[in-house]
Amino acid sequence: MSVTSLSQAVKSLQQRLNELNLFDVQAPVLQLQQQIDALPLMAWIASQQTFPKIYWHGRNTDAEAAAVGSCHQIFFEQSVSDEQLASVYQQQLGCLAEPDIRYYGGIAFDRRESSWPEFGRVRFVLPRIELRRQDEHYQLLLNLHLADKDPQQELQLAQTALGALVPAAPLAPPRKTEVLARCDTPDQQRWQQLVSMVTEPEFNAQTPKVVLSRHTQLKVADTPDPWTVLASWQGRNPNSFQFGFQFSAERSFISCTPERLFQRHEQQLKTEALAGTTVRGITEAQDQLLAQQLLDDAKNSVENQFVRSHILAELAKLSDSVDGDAPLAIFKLNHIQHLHRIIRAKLKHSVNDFQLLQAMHPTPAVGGVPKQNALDFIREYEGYNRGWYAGACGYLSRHVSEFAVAIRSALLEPGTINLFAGAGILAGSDPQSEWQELENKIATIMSILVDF
Ligand SMILES: C=C(O[C@H]1C=CC=C(C(=O)O)[C@@H]1O)C(=O)O
Ligand SMILES: [Mg+2]
Repeated sequence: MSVTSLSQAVKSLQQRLNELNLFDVQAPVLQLQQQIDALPLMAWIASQQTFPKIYWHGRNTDAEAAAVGSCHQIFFEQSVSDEQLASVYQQQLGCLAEPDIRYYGGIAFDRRESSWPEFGRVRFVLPRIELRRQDEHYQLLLNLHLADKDPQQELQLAQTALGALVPAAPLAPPRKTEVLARCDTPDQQRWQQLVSMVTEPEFNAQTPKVVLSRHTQLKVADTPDPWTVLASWQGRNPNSFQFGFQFSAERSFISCTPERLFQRHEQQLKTEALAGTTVRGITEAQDQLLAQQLLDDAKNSVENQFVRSHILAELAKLSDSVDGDAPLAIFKLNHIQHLHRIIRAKLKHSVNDFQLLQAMHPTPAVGGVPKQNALDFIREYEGYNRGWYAGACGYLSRHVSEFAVAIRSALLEPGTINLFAGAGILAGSDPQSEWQELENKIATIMSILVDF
């Protein structure tokens, strides 16, 4: 297929739509593709005026995607049972005949609690238009969802969406934001109490780990453009996942998270235990020393081990084989470093992505041990709704799916920036150092947003 500019590719897709005889199309979802010249995807998504706008960049891959509009959605604003989700998922899987058709979206941290407006408890989008890059190859994709729809109307909507695309304007350079007020929930005093409750021996004997988190609300004079912020964040932590979801002009959720929930290629699964944290050193020698201290530290090793054991136990039920014996390693970020251990599995043939999400999420890197006890504690005492923070965000397709744990994330709203950070609390946790760990976890985004 020949490579053309985006505007020529749009014209050629419009032409193909005009010539399409929908009576010949049997598939419930039709995807048209066109190779295109290189263009900056983040700048392109920032320029678009159609919602939803979605950006996804996997960790350590030279692949990214930017999507606008939607032709079908799986959206549960209010409560949704696992059975409902499983049945909707099966139904949609039937529609995804072509291996490249992807639904992008996320699941809130706790599907039993109310979530943010527009995001809901579960929201997945089959985009109308997608740009994808794999290394230096770029593609424009157009989806038509024909199941249960008037095909002519769907065709018209696709034409309109193509016509509404806007050329990419360069991203504005990042500006510092003036913070008018900051409010932490829980505040430091309440945090001390919560940490004491979790580390209290009787409670701890039943619930050895709870990942407590904090919502930091910054009141700002001007809300920055989410895509400009995400581009800067990407520059600071290129070895993380980077993604953004914007369902309307008002509200956007962006994340630059190091943590993989899972990546599935057919039946091959890659996941990991990422938990246990220290800061980066100023000098190379100091940085190495801190890394070694983290590897040797009993509390941080146990913190990571809880995550590993949970993942191994869950995967054992869904897999033909599981390999969790990779050595404990260090994962370095801009301001902090983590303990990290890769886990691989070969899934049983009958296992689907929804079952994986149900089994794996939330891992004890964001929830705790046992899962239900930790979730009960968080619901009762944390004092705010996590929404999509610490949820699972990514994409689903027939052959490949990938999900990240939505930590190191921010929800941008008019006049407000919401930041989130959590820390694994277990026997031996010191409230003051865990509070400092929260500060360290938001240090990168703070240094982008404000004079720091
Ligand atoms: C819950 C978060 O981090 C988790 C992931 C890595 C290390 C963690 C820790 O050391 O406490 C947390 O489990 C967060 O950043 O909001
Ligand atoms: Mg920790």
